[in-house]
Amino acid sequence: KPLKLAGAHVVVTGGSSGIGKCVAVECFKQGAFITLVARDEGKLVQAKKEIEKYSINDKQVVLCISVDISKDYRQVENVIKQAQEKLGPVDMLVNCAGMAIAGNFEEIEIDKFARLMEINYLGSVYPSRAVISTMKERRMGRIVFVSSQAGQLGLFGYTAYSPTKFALRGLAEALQMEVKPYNIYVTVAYPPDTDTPGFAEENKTKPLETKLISESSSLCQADQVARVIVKDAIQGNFNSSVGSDGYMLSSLTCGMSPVTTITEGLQQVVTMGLFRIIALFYLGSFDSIVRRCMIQKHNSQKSCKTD
Ligand SMILES: NC(=O)C1=CN([C@@H]2O[C@H](COP(=O)(O)OP(=O)(O)OC[C@H]3O[C@@H](n4cnc5c(N)ncnc54)[C@H](OP(=O)(O)O)[C@@H]3O)[C@@H](O)[C@H]2O)C=CC1
Ligand SMILES: CCCCCCCCCCCCCCCC(=O)[C@@H](N)CO
Repeated sequence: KPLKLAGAHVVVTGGSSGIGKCVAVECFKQGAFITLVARDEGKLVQAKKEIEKYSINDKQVVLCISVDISKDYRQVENVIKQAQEKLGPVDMLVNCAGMAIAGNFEEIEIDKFARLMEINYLGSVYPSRAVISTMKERRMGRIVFVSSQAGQLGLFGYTAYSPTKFALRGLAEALQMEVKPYNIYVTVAYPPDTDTPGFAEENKTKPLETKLISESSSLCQADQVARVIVKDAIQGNFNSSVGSDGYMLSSLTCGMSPVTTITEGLQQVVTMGLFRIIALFYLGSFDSIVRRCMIQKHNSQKSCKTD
C-alpha cells in the first residue's frame, strides 16, 4: 500500500539545497511535516522559508537541524531523537546529503577518498540506523538512498565518487531483505546529472572526459528528479530512475536487486539482452572519447615543448 504523506513526518538530509530541497518541497505539498538536516544554518533557514510557501494547511511545520551527518553516530542519533520529540516518529527518511568530486585518479587528494565515503556512505548509514528501530516497532516506514547513475556504472573521473554510490546499493539491498517483513520499504534513486548548486560546484574541477561522457545522459531539473523519487518512495519501489537512459541502466544493472512488481521483473527479463547491446555501443563511444582526449593532451604538450 502506498504511504500517505498527509500528516507524515519526513526527514530529508541535504534538505537545504538541490535535489534534497526539492524532495522536501514535494513532500510538503502533499501535506507532510518536514525535518531538514544539513550543516549550514543560513542555508537551512533560507530553504525552510522557501518550502513553507507551499503549505496546504496551517498545521504543517518545517524543522531545521544543523549537524554533520558524516562524523559521529551519537550526534546523528540525538538529532533524530530531537526531531521525533517535536514532530513524531519518522515515516520516511530521505538520505540526500552528499557531494561529488571528479578528477583523475592520481590528482584527487588522497584524503578525499575517505571523506567522500564518510559523507555519501556513512552519512546515509547513520540516519538510517537511527530511525530503523522505531520503524520496525511501528511496522511501517520508507528509507530512500540517493545514489546516482554513477552508482550503476563506473566512469572516467569518478574513482572517488562512484564507489560511494555503489556502496549505497549494497546497503539498500541487504537492508531491504531484513526489513521487508516489517512493512518497511527501501528505495535507491539513481539520478542523472541534475542542475543544482552541488553540480555547479562539481563542474569547476570536472575533467573534460567526464563532461563529454556525461553528456550521453540528459541534464535534469531538481524538481523533476525529486518528483520521481518521492513517487517511487511512496509506492515502495526499490529502484527509482529518471528518463529513458535511467530506465535502461536500471534494467541492465538490476542484478539480484529486489523486485517490486511482476511487470517490473518481466520487463527486466525481456529487455536485458537488448540493453546490453545498446550499452556496448555506449561503452565504445566512451572509450573513444577517452582516447581522443588523451591524444589531444599529448599533442598540445608536444607543441608546448617546441614553442
Ligand atoms: N546534482 C547531480 O548531478 C546529482 C546528484 N546526486 C546526488 O544527490 C544528492 C544531492 O545532490 P545535489 O542536490 O546536487 O547537492 P547540493 O550540493 O546542492 O546539496 C547537498 C546538500 O547536502 C548537505 N550536506 C552535504 N554534506 C553534508 C554533511 N556532511 N552533513 C550534513 N549535510 C550535508 C548540504 O548542506 P551543507 O553543505 O550545509 O551541509 C546540502 O543541503 C547527493 O548525494 C548527490 O551525490 C546524484 C546524481 C546526480
Ligand atoms: C543501456 C545503457 C544506457 C547507458 C547510458 C549511459 C549514460 C551514462 C551517463 C552517466 C552520467 C553520470 C551521472 C553522474 C551524476 C552525478 O552523480 C554527479 N553529477 C553528482 O553531482
